[in-house]
Amino acid sequence: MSLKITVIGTGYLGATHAAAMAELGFEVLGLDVVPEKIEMLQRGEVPMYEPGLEELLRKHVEGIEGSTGRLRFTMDWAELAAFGDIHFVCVNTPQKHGEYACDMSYVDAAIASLTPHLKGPSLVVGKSTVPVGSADRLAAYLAEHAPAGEDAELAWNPEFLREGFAVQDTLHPDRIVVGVRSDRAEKLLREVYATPMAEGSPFVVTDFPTAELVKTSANSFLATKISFINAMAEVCEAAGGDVARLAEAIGYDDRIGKKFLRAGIGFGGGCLPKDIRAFMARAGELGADQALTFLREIDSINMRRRGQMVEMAREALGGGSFLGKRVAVLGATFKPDSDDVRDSPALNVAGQIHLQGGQVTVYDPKGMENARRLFPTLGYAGSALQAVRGADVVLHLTEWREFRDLDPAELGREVACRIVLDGRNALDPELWRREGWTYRAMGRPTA
Ligand SMILES: NC(=O)C1=CN([C@@H]2O[C@H](COP(=O)(O)OP(=O)(O)OC[C@H]3O[C@@H](n4cnc5c(N)ncnc54)[C@H](O)[C@@H]3O)[C@@H](O)[C@H]2O)C=CC1
Ligand SMILES: O=C(O)[C@H]1O[C@H](OP(=O)(O)OP(=O)(O)OC[C@H]2O[C@@H](n3ccc(=O)[nH]c3=O)[C@H](O)[C@@H]2O)[C@H](O)[C@@H](O)[C@@H]1O
Repeated sequence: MSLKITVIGTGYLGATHAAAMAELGFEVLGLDVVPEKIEMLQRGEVPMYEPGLEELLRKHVEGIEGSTGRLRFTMDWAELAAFGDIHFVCVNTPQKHGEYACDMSYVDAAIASLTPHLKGPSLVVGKSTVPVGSADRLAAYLAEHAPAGEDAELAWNPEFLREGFAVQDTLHPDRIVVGVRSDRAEKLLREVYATPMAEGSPFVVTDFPTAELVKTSANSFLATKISFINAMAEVCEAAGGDVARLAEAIGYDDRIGKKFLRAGIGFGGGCLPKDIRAFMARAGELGADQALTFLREIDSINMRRRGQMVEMAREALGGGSFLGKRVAVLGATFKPDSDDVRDSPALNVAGQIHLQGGQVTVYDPKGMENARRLFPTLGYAGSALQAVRGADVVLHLTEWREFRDLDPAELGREVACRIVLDGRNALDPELWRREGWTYRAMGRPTA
């Protein structure tokens, strides 16, 4: 008989994981503590924007015409525990207020809600990104409190999906990593991931601490690559070099590679920034803080980029104050193809300029609702063309395809000044310059 799977926490990670598990052929029950999310998902609507997810969801959610009916949602913990053989924990692990450390309260609450209902054999699988040592602690909690005793077991299976590619990354992962303590747990997880494994995804079996560390070290490595190229951009600016050509040239070396070397206003989102900080905090608790002091520099190079973008805008406007200046901001999300504005560099830059008296108008293809909620005092427009109307400077801060496809001649007729600052090194400088724009990007010559 096929395994039954539950997914606890149906946000960016959990909603995707639930739909993907149904796609792999399992019966799936998802749970969240936010009733509106559960109601939407049960109607086949995704509470956020993630390409391809709504289609996948509608293909499987029970009650939708033509669906397989393999996926449904609940808020009832007893129903969830009774339904599933395997319970994936996908709740949020944000940065604690005022500290670097990870806030584990959501994971702890989810495990505490689930545990009393675990009356038969079951496997609880953590997918959230957690500080190393959490799995040991949670396994001890389960052993002590689950009515099924040792028949309720824990495993750790970190997730590596990228927003914007979440469906593809979940169904065809680069690798699957599992931290397990028994052959039974390994066997069950091999069964869950049999399809991606058959298609070539490597399956790495390890202990709890290594599984947890693979996740935080992978995100630290990615953050390091981005801050490395942004540091090179700073040097290029000082020396008159071109960071885009530099990245291309070093990237031809296979050992370095071309990916994650796009200089600009740096990394944001709900993961990289908080994960490197939580990693530093945890290393400190373990007495290994010296090992990760470099991450402090990675973080500060990254945060500096936002201020540098603000200064670049000030300079482009002739120096001095932003008062009375109209600034158009193209992009609000932390990356394209997502509606996620958590720790978005684009909104941070927009917010800084607004606080300094600039009249800021933001447009984003999918992030407007979330941006408005977070920064209600910024100005917003319904299109790129509207956003740039009367602008003294245009800031390109999230590299949506829609912005790369803009016609600089058409935009040129709307603005007060043809100045575009490319915070993502993603527009074609020649195209804009041809239409009489002053094009500037971070770490590149002014031409
Ligand atoms: N967003 C991403 O691209 C990725 C996220 N991760 C990790 O996955 C975890 C979740 O991240 P996101 O999905 O982005 O967060 P999210 O905030 O979008 O989703 C978390 C969900 O958990 C629910 N929740 C909170 N407490 C709960 C509880 N006690 N019981 C049941 N549900 C509860 C929330 O209502 C929310 O819907 C984090 O640890 C994150 O670091 C890992 C890889 C990729
Ligand atoms: O743990 C997580 O949640 C996820 O975090 C990142 O995924 P994600 O946050 O979706 O986005 P990325 O594509 O990694 O981009 C992160 C940030 O870095 C920026 N970035 C990326 C690449 C680059 O070359 N330059 C650059 O500034 C992006 O604009 C964005 O703000 C990782 O790539 C995923 O593997 C991981 O699972």
